[in-house]
Amino acid sequence: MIYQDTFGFAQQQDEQDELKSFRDEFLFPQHNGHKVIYLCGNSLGLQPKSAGQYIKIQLDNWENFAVEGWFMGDDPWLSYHKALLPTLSGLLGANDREITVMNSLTVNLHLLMVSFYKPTNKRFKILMEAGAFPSDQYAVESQVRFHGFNPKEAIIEVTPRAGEVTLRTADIIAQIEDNADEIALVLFSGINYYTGQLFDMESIVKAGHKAGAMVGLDLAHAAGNVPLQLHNWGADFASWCSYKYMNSGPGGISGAFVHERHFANDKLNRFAGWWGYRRDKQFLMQPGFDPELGAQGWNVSTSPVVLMAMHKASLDIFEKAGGIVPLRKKGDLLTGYLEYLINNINQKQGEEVYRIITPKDQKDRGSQLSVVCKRDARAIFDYLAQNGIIGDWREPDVIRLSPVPLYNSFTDIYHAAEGLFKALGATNA
Ligand SMILES: Cc1ncc(COP(=O)(O)O)c(C=O)c1O
Ligand SMILES: Nc1c(O)cccc1C(=O)C[C@H](N)C(=O)O
Repeated sequence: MIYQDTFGFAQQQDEQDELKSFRDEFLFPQHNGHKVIYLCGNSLGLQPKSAGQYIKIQLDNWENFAVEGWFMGDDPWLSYHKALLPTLSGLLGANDREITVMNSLTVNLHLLMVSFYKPTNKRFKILMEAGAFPSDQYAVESQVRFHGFNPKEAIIEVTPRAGEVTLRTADIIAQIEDNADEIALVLFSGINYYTGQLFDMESIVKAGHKAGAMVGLDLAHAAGNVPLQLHNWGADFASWCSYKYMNSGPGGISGAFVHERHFANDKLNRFAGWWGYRRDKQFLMQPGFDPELGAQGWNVSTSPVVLMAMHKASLDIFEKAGGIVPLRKKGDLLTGYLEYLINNINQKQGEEVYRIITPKDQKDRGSQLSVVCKRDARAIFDYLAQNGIIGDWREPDVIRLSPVPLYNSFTDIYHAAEGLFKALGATNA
């Protein structure tokens, strides 16, 4: 698309946008009587208007059926999760059996590492990206220690080249190959939370497997944001959260993927609970864990129905919107427009006051742009917030802005860029 730096252009794009009606399906915080410019779906997606109704139905079932709600009503709680799987598996590129909904992301990473990180004295290392989200770092360190290894020796972090911020696929692969005999697990994010870089997951999985390692993916910033093909790429496992691009509420239910090639492997460790038991025999209460076939065999505890209801409210919107492909198309246009307007500001200023560290190439990013503010970064962020433009702040000087195709418009992006421009004058940056 050829972008233009005028409000009229943004309005015209909104009029032509085939997905424009979905904006009305979400609730926006207000600022001076108007919707805020919300560019923070990379942290917490907006609430679907329907979420309250979806929850209310389950509260009514609880009121009317009480314990029998597990078996009665239009959507008995025992099988409620099944209604989520078709849309989720489409977003993740998996078959329904490879997907389950459970717990929160970090908990799931631990449960999956119990199964897929099986270090030996020779092959005990975990390779991950440097600067992964801290929770992933803590999880990996504690897993390594749990097995009696020293994180300093067992964790290999792939770092950007000197003077670069993002990683080159060739460097990731080279580091996997260089340590091929010692790596037990490659654990990479799909999109790095800080830079917004979308990794070449297919190549990473291939290289990890060639080295004889398991490969797991943290899709916190990728799920519901970019198209994924977990099954075809052959990832061993993955997890994600539903509260970012999947708009399923703060602390919303997470999910896990296990590739079907592992279903028949009864040698995998797993931390079991009755919610992972064979569904047809769960209530026979027999001794001896007999897992449900597929990813659901990794469930441990009773599924939180209210969280699943919030998840369903949002997934139904994805379904109506036609899934991830049209959404990514609009997401790319919005993100490209924001990039264009920020570059225009820099041009007008005669210097790069806002440095975008997210890759320029669409294939290497999703909806997030991470912007380093060269001067008065915190004051600029505060100015934006005071003027109803919501991104988020990451130390020491990064503002993350995420145009989400389901609810953001081109005029949102125009106003955000206008805010970035005015902030320079207001803060004397
Ligand atoms: C990449 C990544 N991993 C882990 C987490 C933590 O997830 P949770 O608090 O749901 O375990 C987040 C976000 O908070 C994240 O972005
Ligand atoms: N999960 C979060 C939370 O419980 C509180 C505040 C923020 C979050 C986030 O999701 C942060 C997010 N993962 C990030 O990329 O920074």
